[in-house]
Amino acid sequence: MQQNSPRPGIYLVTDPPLSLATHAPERHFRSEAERHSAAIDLTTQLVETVVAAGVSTVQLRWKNVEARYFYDLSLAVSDVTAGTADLIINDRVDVYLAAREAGAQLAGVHIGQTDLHPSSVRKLIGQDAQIGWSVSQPAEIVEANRLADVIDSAGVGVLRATATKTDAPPPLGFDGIARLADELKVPTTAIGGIKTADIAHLAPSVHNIAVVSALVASPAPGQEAREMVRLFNHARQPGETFTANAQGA
Ligand SMILES: Cc1ncc(COP(=O)(O)OP(=O)(O)O)c(N)n1
Ligand SMILES: Cc1ncsc1CCOP(=O)(O)O
Ligand SMILES: [Mg+2]
Repeated sequence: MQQNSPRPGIYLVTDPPLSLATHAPERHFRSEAERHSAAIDLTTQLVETVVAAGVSTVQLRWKNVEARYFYDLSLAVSDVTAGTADLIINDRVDVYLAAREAGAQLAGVHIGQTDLHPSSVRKLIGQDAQIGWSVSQPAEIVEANRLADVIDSAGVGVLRATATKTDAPPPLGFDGIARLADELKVPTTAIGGIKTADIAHLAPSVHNIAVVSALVASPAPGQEAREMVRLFNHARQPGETFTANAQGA
């Protein structure tokens, strides 16, 4: 198995347009550059807040944006996660490589079934970076287990349908996620439609739990994140605590 262990705990996946829609719905922008710059600032503030509350992994996900803005976001967020939480880049291996070259502290990438294949990505990013791979059905579990020497974790979902990703695979429910996690040889990240009230139920069966809207669209993301981390830790073995840069196990 790959040796780049993902941190257990609560995992934020960003959505800069949703941050803007939530926190600056009325704001007028004179240009796309100005809109993107505001989205980067809001996302960086959100990451700082939730990492201070104990979120241990952050994935930068910004669909359909020009590479330059994604790169700028990576450098800005790296400044607030460095040495504290793992920072992962979604989809864009080119952005990962460029930001890493520029000094960003990045833990790795997350790729899906239609992104570059994990074996190609491993050759590009080297042995010391994490690769997370999305899986949602039995044939993909078989392939993920065959690639257990290449990938470091599997993103398994969705728990329930979500407006954040309308092209997501059919919902698996709690039992479906637990069954796939059990069959996987690599640590599982649960994702898709997950709310704070689901954390206690999911935590015993997976390695970490990823959320987008539950934190990005929350009016009080710090409090929400703190509660998620508390529920996650409570549901795990006594003595284990999983927060940013304070793994108890
Ligand atoms: C942790 C985690 N799991 C799954 C996904 C979904 O990835 P993918 O299937 O490539 O879809 P997009 O996120 O690219 O729309 C994820 N991002 N993170
Ligand atoms: C990126 C991603 N991959 C599968 S579902 C999803 C979005 C999850 O968003 P939310 O936590 O708001 O349901
Ligand atoms: Mg993808």
